[in-house]
Amino acid sequence: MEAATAVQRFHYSPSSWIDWRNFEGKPRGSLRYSHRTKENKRLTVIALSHLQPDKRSDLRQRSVSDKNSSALLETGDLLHSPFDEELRKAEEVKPYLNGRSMYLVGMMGSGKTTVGKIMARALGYTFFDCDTMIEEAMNGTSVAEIFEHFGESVFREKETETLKKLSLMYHQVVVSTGGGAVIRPINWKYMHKGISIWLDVPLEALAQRIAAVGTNSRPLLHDDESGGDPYTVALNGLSTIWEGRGEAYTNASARVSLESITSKHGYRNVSDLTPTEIAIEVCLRASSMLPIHACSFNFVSFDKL
Ligand SMILES: Nc1ncnc2c1ncn2[C@@H]1O[C@H](COP(=O)(O)OP(=O)(O)OP(=O)(O)O)[C@@H](O)[C@H]1O
Ligand SMILES: O=C(O)C1=C[C@@H](O)[C@@H](O)[C@H](O)C1
Repeated sequence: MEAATAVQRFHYSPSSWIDWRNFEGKPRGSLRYSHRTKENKRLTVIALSHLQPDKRSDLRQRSVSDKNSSALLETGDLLHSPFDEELRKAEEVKPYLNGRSMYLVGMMGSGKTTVGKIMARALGYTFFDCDTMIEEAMNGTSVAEIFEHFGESVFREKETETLKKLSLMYHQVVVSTGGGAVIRPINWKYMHKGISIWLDVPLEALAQRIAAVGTNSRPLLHDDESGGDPYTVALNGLSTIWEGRGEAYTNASARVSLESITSKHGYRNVSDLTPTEIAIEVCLRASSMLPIHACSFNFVSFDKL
């Protein structure tokens, strides 16, 4: 039998990880993985965009390897793993969303990008990161450089333009918005074209995440000259930002509190939650807000329910 058409079981140990150098990458969407089996037959696997190589190896490792099991790989098909099984809970809400886009809002570091990619995968939606779109529109200038060379107001203009474009031109998208997208009322006009979900993460957990990767890419946390440790610097900066805009996040159609999910799962700390668990909760929360009758209309106005 042709190996290319055979369904094969691929065993990985909990500690192993597919070597990403074997992937011929596209910037977004699927990746094609080629691998020679012991029998020297070629096995080709399509992996989803969430499994793109990026610097978050800790999360990748956890997502796929934390359940000790085998993965069924089928040529030309999706990668089926225990991770996908878990995601089916999120996938089931898709019919109820009726193609509505999802806008994730939340403080910087709240996981909008990480969780948004997983949601997009589960729903078969396209994922967009607002900050990245702005950088691309500015010929690759980073957010930090835009703030430095052009000022925050130029960045905010671009942010509004980007949200406008996303809301008017696309549906079935998951958008990771910038942490400050909530401060301009006009942005809500665009985000309320879809379902906006606020990822509410305690500031201490945010400070831990941000301290772990540094504040270089986060211009609003740069100015601290106290000489404190990275966690304290991040926490102080986040607290100041929160005072100015905490209220604005409540404009979102729904709030997903990581503290609530933590206790629902019987965990002790917010940091025990996996991004997948959070993504599932966001999808369930979004669909639970939809009145049943609204599901029979395509793209009914979805201003705050
Ligand atoms: N559930 C989680 N548990 C632990 N770390 C996480 C989790 N979600 C995200 N992170 C980590 O937190 C950091 C910020 O995540 P991410 O970039 O997804 O946040 P964001 O909300 O998109 O941030 P920003 O608004 O600054 O773009 C990353 O280093 C990411 O790996
Ligand atoms: O919280 C904020 O205001 C920001 C968050 C980031 O996502 C970027 O949009 C930018 O650094 C501003």
